Amino acid sequence: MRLLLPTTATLPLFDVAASRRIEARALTHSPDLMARAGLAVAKLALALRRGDGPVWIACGPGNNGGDGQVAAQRLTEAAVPVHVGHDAPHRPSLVIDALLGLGLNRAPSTEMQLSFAAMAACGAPVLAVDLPSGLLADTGQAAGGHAVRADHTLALLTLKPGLFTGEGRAHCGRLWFDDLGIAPDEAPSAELLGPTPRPARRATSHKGSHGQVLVVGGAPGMQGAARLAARAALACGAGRVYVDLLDLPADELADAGRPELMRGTLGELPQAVGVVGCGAGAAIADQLPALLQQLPRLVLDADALNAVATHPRLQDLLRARPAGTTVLTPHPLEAARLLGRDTGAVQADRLTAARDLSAHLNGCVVLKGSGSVIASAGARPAICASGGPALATAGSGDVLAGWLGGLWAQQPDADAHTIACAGVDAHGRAGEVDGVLRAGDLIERLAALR
Ligand SMILES: NC(=O)C1=CN([C@@H]2O[C@H](COP(=O)(O)OP(=O)(O)OC[C@H]3O[C@@H](n4cnc5c(N)ncnc54)[C@H](O)[C@@H]3O)[C@@H](O)[C@H]2O)[C@@H](O)CC1
Ligand SMILES: Nc1ncnc2c1ncn2[C@@H]1O[C@H](COP(=O)(O)OP(=O)(O)O)[C@@H](O)[C@H]1O
Repeated sequence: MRLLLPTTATLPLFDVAASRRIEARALTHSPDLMARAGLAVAKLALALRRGDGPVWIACGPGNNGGDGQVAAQRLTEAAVPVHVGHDAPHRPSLVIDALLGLGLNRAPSTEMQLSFAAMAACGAPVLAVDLPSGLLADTGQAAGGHAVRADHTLALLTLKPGLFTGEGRAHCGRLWFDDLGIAPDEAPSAELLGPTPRPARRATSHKGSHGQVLVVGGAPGMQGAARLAARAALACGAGRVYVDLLDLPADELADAGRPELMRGTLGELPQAVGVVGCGAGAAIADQLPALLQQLPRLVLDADALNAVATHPRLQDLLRARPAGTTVLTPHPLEAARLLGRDTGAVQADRLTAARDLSAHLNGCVVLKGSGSVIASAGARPAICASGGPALATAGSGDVLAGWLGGLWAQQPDADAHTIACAGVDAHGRAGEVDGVLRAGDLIERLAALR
C-alpha cells in the first residue's frame, strides 16, 4: 500500500470493465482477494484513526461492503472498537465508507444519501474503500449528483480513471493504492501522467538549435493573453519567440516587459511552431486558413477553437493536416462548442468527449480542467493528476498553450500527443500551490521545474 500522488511514474488506469476482467482472472489463482483488501483497509484505518472512539464502518450490499466487513473483523482482532451500520456512532475516530464501489449502477438512494450526510457531519476523517461511494469509476461523476467526500481513498487492485478526472479529485481526498499483489494482465484503458524531463540542451547548442515559436493572437484589449503565451514559450527554452499581435502598429515592441520577444509574421516564419488564438477575438478566423495550411506544428487555443467551432471550412482544413501535427487545448465550454454539445454533456464523460473531439478534428485534444484528459487517435488516452485550483485563474491556459509551443520547438520530431502529455503534466505540477497563483508567476514556477 502506498500514497499515490504526486506520482513519479506514468501509471496504468483500468475502467470498470477492465477492472472486472482483471479481478475475475485474479480470483482463479488468488481467491483471498477480499481478505487482502479488508486487511489493507484495516491497516490504513489504524494509521488514520483520530482518538479512541469507535471506527464507524458503513457497509453496502456488495463486495465493497464485504471489504468493509473484513476490515471490521481485523480491527476487532486488533482490539479497536468498531460500529458496523448505516448510522453514526457517538464520536467516531474514523469513518470507513464501504457502501458502494465499482458496482455503482444508479443514483444513491435517499437512505444512502442520509449515510453520506452523516459521514460528513460526524467530525471524523472519512476513508473510502476503493472509490468514494457514489463516484462513477469510469467518468469521475457523482451519480445523481451525490457522492461521499472522503478525506482518504484506498484504491484496490486497479486505479480507475474516475479517481482523477471530473469530480474525482474533489471526492477522493488523499489517494492510496494497494494492488493486492496482483499485476494487471491486460492493456490499460488509459494512463495517469508522470513527469517528463525537460528537453536536454547540448553544450554546443545555439539558439537556432532550440526552434522558433510564433504566437498569433492578442486582439485590442486582449494582448496580455498572447504575451503570456509568448513568455511561457520563452521560459520553456524555445530559441526564438515571435509574436504576431493583431492590430498592433508594426513599430511597437512585442512586449515592453520582455525585450527578448520579437515581432514576426507567418510569412517570415514558415517553420515556426504556431501558438494561435490566445486573446485573439473573432479576427483570428481570417488568419486561420493560412496558418492551418502552412505551419508544420500548431497549438490551437481559445478564440482559434471558437473560430473552428463556427466555420466548417476551418474544420475541413484542420482535418486535412497530417496526423500528430496539431494540439487543441479546449476548456470544457470550448470543447462543447466544438462538439455541438452542452458543457454538462462534456463533463459527464470527459474521456469520451476528448476522444470524440480528437476523432472529429484529427488533432490531439487536451480537454482542460481538473484531471485534464489528453486524447489522440491511435494513442492511449492520458489523464493528468497534477495541478489544482490555484490554476483556476485568468491566463493559466495561455501559459499552457505557450509552454506546449516552447516544448515542441525544441523537439521537432515529437508528435502532438507526446508534447501535450509532457506539457500538461509540467503545467499542473507548477500550479500545485496553496491559495492563488498569478499566471505570470506560473511561468516562473514552470521555468524552475527540472
Ligand atoms: N471480489 C473481490 O475479491 C474484490 C472486490 N473488491 C471490492 O469489490 C467492489 C466491487 O464489488 P461489487 O461488484 O459487489 O460492487 P459494489 O460493492 O460496489 O456494489 C454492488 C451492489 O450495490 C448495489 N448498488 C449499486 N448502485 C447502488 C445505489 N446507487 N444504491 C444502492 N445500491 C446500489 C448493486 O445492486 C449491488 O448489489 C470493489 O469496489 C472493491 O471494493 C476489491 O477489493 C477487489 C477484490
Ligand atoms: N481546479 C483545477 N485543477 C486542475 N487544473 C485546473 C483547475 N482549474 C483550472 N485548471 C487548469 O488551468 C488552465 C486554465 O485554462 P483556461 O480555462 O483556458 O484559462 P484561461 O482562459 O485563463 O486561458 C487549464 O490548463 C486547466 O486544466
